[in-house]
Amino acid sequence: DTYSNDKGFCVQNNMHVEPSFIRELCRSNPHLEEFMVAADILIRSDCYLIDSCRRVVEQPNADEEEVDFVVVGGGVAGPVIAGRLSENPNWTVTLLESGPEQPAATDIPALLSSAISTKYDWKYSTVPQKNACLAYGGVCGWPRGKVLGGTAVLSGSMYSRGHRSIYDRWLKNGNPGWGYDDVLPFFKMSENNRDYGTSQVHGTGGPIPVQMPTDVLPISRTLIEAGKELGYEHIDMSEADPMGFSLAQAMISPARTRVTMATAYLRPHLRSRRNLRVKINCHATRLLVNAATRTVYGVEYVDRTNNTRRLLVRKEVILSAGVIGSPHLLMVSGIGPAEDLAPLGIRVVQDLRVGYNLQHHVASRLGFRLNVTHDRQLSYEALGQYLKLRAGPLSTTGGLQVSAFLRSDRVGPTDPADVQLFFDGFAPNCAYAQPAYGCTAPAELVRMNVRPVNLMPLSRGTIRLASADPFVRPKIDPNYLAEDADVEPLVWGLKLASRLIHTRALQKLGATMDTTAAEHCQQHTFATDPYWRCLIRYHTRGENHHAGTCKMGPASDPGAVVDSQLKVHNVNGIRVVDASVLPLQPNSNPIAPIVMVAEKAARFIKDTWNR
Ligand SMILES: Cc1cc2nc3c(=O)[nH]c(=O)nc-3n(C[C@H](O)[C@H](O)[C@H](O)COP(=O)(O)OP(=O)(O)OC[C@H]3O[C@@H](n4cnc5c(N)ncnc54)[C@H](O)[C@@H]3O)c2cc1C
Repeated sequence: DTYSNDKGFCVQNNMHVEPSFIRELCRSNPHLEEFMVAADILIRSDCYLIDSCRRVVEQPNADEEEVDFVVVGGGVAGPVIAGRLSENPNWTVTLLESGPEQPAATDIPALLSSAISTKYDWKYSTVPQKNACLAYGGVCGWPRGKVLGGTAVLSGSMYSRGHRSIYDRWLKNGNPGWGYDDVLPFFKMSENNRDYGTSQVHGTGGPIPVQMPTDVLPISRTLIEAGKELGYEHIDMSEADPMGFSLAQAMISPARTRVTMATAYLRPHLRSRRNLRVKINCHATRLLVNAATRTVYGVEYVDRTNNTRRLLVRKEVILSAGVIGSPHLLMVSGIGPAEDLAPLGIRVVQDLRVGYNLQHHVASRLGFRLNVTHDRQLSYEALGQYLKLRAGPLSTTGGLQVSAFLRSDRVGPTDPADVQLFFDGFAPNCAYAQPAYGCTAPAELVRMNVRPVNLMPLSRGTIRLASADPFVRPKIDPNYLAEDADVEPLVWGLKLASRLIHTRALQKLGATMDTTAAEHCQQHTFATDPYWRCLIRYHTRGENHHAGTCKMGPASDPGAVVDSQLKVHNVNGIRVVDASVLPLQPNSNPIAPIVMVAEKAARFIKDTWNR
């Protein structure tokens, strides 16, 4: 009965929660649905996971309201900003998020990417690419979170920061206050590191728990050992020059639940701070701009009831809608490239290169099998183990427990690592990355992937408007592999992956490389450079690390959209704070750098309005 109730079947403390998340996640696996429905009911009975007192409760929206600050986007950056600004009880802060509350099941480590391709995902795709994604007609998918917690809800929760020289380049390119020594304190203040304590690079006083896996899988130890055989040491991924293999630090609590920035920065204060309000299912459609004074004075949005409302600001709007959402909103509001906006009938408020400088880590993969039976099934037993003991298959992120930062033969000995390795497999997960992940028959042998990622691509893409209608998606053109040089670190990475599979450590587990030639590449001899290049261009994978579409830079930089205080050039009342402002993407997973940027932005805003 409860399951058939589409209004949601778990109401605790007057809280109305979303209809079954799990039902969505296993839509493509109908045979699993029965199990997953039961799982959902059990998960919702876990008070720690459902955390009903700290969830957003929807309240009616007025046609027009006025607050001090509006933050658009409840992903990674938005909650940090809203959380920090609302520390001042005299300031009213409202955060608008297009998507719903985060489903409780996504807190479970093994279900980390389960919301991909569900209603919690914007499910973007690229325009056809000339040089990549060729096996899919040139079109690659771009999962992005449409949910409180944003894309981090779909993420691997891995924590890394990148090489110090990337930040020093931000500084050198005209962004005072953004060199490595300047940004390090802001990394530290957000972190509660449980492995290293307070140290030169780590902090323990922040709201984000960061730690290496506590229940290390045997395969993870084997991968670290394999890395050692190839000459790579075990490292702390947050070092200033990360180089080697690591049990990856992740944003996972000691209670073995994943932590998004909504969990870390918003939920603890939702009931206690009367000046903080979070509006979910509210999609910002336009900035309200006084064109004469070039001043943003609010945001127009459409709420769940499909009514258009206005939120006016006394101080500032902070745009944290992500690498697609932020440039999109600026452009439909008249802030962007005049040559694109004018033909669409949009009045140009300020001509800026919004939507350019798009950077995206690009990847490939090599499959292998282990002579080990898959024991990480989604089962009632596994669920019980997790809910009761926070142990078992659901308590870990599987192969994502390990990552590596490496220098290919294309870079010098002191350059930043240009290749990162990820490992898929050993996680029970039925939505994404099939068939590498679980949902296999119990007797099947474990299959894994090594995924090399090019961390320093030279190609740059664009996000451009397709229409003045804010509900029409912009055109996403990552321009993958347009520069031939972007292919070579991946060729190196695939060769290294092949060497890794042949190490003694992995051979002890009977590792065998998948030598079935990929479709479209059969004309090349397997494992030769031409074969790898073909694989990379045909079976391209985006690594979901996007940046740069509202580039930070000085007014003298023709590509800059925001200044070093993250204020939009020549427009008052608005800052952009998210992955889109990164002028050069760090060679790392992006969440930690984005949090750092948001912490710094909160400081700028406080300094401005406390004067
Ligand atoms: C599969 C996958 C795995 C990943 N793994 C990792 C990892 O392990 N570690 C890591 O560091 N990073 C990882 N990432 C990347 C990371 O999640 C993103 O880089 C990060 O979430 C970007 O943060 P953001 O705040 O810029 O944008 P987002 O997190 O995308 O947040 C933007 C928010 O704005 C909302 N929004 C957009 N438009 C509007 C609008 N008009 N009105 C209101 N709200 C709006 C969106 O719904 C969203 O909630 C992964 C990403 C994916 C997809």
